[in-house]
Amino acid sequence: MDKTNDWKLEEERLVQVRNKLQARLDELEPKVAGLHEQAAEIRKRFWEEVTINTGSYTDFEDAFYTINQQSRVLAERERGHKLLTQQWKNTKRLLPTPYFGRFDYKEKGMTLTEQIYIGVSSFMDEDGLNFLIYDWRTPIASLYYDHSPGPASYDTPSGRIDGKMELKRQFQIQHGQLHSMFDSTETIGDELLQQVLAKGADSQMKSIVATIQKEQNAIIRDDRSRMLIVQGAAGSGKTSAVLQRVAYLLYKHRQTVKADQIVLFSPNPMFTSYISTVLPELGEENMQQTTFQEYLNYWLDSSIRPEDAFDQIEYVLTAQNDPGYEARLEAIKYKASETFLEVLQNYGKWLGREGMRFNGIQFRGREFITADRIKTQFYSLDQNLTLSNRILLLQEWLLRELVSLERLEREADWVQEELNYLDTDEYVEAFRMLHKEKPVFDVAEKYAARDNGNNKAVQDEGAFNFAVREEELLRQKLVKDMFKPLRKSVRKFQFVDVKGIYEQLFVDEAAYREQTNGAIPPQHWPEICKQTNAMILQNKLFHEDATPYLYVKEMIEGVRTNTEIRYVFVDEGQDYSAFQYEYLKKLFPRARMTVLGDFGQAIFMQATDLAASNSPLVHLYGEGETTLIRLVRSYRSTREIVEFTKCMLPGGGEIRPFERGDQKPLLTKLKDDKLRGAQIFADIAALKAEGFDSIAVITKTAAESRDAYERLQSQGGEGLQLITKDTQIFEKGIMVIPVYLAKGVEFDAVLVYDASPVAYSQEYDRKLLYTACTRAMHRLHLYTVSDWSPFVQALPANLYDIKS
Ligand SMILES: Nc1ncnc2c1ncn2[C@@H]1O[C@H](COP(=O)(O)OP(=O)(O)OP(=O)(O)O)[C@@H](O)[C@H]1O
Repeated sequence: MDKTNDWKLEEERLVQVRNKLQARLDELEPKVAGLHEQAAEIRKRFWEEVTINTGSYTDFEDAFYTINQQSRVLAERERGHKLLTQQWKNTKRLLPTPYFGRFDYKEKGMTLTEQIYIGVSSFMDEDGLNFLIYDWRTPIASLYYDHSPGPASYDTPSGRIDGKMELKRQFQIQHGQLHSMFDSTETIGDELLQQVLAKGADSQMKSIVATIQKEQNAIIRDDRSRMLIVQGAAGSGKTSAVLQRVAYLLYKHRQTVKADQIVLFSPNPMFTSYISTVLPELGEENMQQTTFQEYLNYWLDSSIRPEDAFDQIEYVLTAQNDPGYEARLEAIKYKASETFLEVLQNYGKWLGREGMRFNGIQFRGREFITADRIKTQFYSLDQNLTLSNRILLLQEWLLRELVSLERLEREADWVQEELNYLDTDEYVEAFRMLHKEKPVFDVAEKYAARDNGNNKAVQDEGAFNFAVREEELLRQKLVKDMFKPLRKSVRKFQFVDVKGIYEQLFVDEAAYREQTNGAIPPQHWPEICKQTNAMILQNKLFHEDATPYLYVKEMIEGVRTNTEIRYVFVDEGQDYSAFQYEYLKKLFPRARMTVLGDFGQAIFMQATDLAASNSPLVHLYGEGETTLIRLVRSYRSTREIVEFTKCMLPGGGEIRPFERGDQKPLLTKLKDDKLRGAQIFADIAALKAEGFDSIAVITKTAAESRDAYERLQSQGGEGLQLITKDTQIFEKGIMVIPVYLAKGVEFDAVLVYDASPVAYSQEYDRKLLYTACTRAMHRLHLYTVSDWSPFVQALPANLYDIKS
């Protein structure tokens, strides 16, 4: 059978399958529309069908059953509707591109070779037996990603199946037309990948189902590890793989796991918008997405505000001349470490014996329950109980104390005074309440009515009782209302002085050692103490203190957990501290965790090396439950850009470019800022003329971004966007962006605004520059108005061109 014949046969099959898809759509459409109307009609007539007659118990029962039955019918219809709608949507999605791959497979012991076509969802022939298309997530489809023609096995829930793959074919089908077709000998042939990768960047990430690579497939389908760690080079498809993994898990566990039981921690809100369309494109709902900052803001009480990670990094990048700079850097590293986590655990033990701090309970300027009394009560409780259990007992005690105090307070002078100021409405309310107090009032009233003025003494007595009772009630109500905030504050543990407890760790070295079982503080401790307390005094926390502070708070008040969540994903995982991981583990006790990141892009101070043998991530669930996968092939950038960037990193040698060639990175040196602005402006215009429409001017800091933006604006840079930490939506176009916000996203062309030693010379800057350059897919330009950064100077000259 020659090639042209193959093409013809595939074209014919495509037409047949599309016809069947169209027929199914025609069949489904009226049903879907009909069901929709029916459900709406039932909902509308719901109450018409139900007559509620409460005359007798049987009537009531009847009504109850009718309502129940009606809602069951409605629920059933809605379920059916949902199912049909899902089928309809899947069929509709398949119609333009029914499938992207095929392989022929002969199962061991069988005579027949089956043709398996793979698409974004399954589709069966009318007989309901024959799969015309297999969902890419079915067990058999894993053969497509894991094997090339030859012997090939796959796992199913009922065991391993062996056989032989006889042919493997990739298609490009768009709008129902077959555009190209490759028979491949490789796992996933390079041709199709070449074509996909040659395309331009978009404002939204794309799904990669048609070209998932074998090593990515292992990430997507891993279903055993409690902790799956993916250390992958820039552009190696970590985020892509993880999004397909979510789709896979939702498919495989569709009976038990829903999208809202999966949560993804992303680096910033803009990134959330960037990846938001991948899952819907695959026919799945988006998982929950959040940032760690959102989580911190939510759980820290409103009396203390944490600085965000971006302000922290801005300080690190720009405040070198600040006298407290060295100390702050030391503090950032220390407070993110596992050592500090142990320190706090020991501090917790110390607090169990002494040193707890409480806030006394004040009422109308009086100390009702002093802090000392609370402390004495706390330390009188069984010392074998955990801190948080003792705090719960203390809370109960305080609430009881408040009940007694409230009773006593009713007789206080101020209550009488307040009563005099009450307005009539409140008296009327008290009167109403008295009416409700059936036994007392009924008797009094009936008594009064019976006598009907004949027995004056009795009536007077009734009226007198009523007035006394009314006043009593008003006193009760008044004091109760005043005590409400007290009770609320006790319920919210405001009697615990968490600020003071955290603060007292940062007094001096001697106290620190005593409180933490002899921990040795880091260098610059006095300055670190001063800085930390100065922030707390203003009711603020440094970013590096936020998680430890929350840790201490929860050690005392009890840990919050969310047992609904089954899978937690952490993207840009190198930017989280050991502390934060400990946190996530506690917060989601029933979840499996997938952490993906790249230590080469660890630009925040609290970074964690995901792949190191002593990585805190491995300790989290233990080696037995942890799997580490490394991705070393970079798909985003051209070969020239990968060769250039990988040389910046020590150990970058293992990164392998995908064979896609273009121009080498271009270095341009200019005399001054003005000329640089003009050059960048001209380069953007040239890139646009070449058809690149996603271009980023990347700077080191936010301040530099603002400067660059203003300069380019003054050159007439229309449509230029300035991206800040508050930007929520990622829009395709031309933008100026600080490097730490460009994490995770990509552009057709990247222009590094200032690649001089002023911007990038410290060891720490190396990863920043690397991160900036690796955002580029097709073109990379670097500029300077002085010298080149040592990290550029160290690169072999054959890796770049110089603009003459
Ligand atoms: N198997 C694949 N098929 C097609 N494209 C792919 C594949 N894997 C990755 N890509 C593409 O490579 C680019 C980089 O992928 P992605 O952003 O997922 O990488 P990453 O490892 O998360 O990168 P970084 O760490 O630099 O943010 C994207 O454009 C993605 O579509």
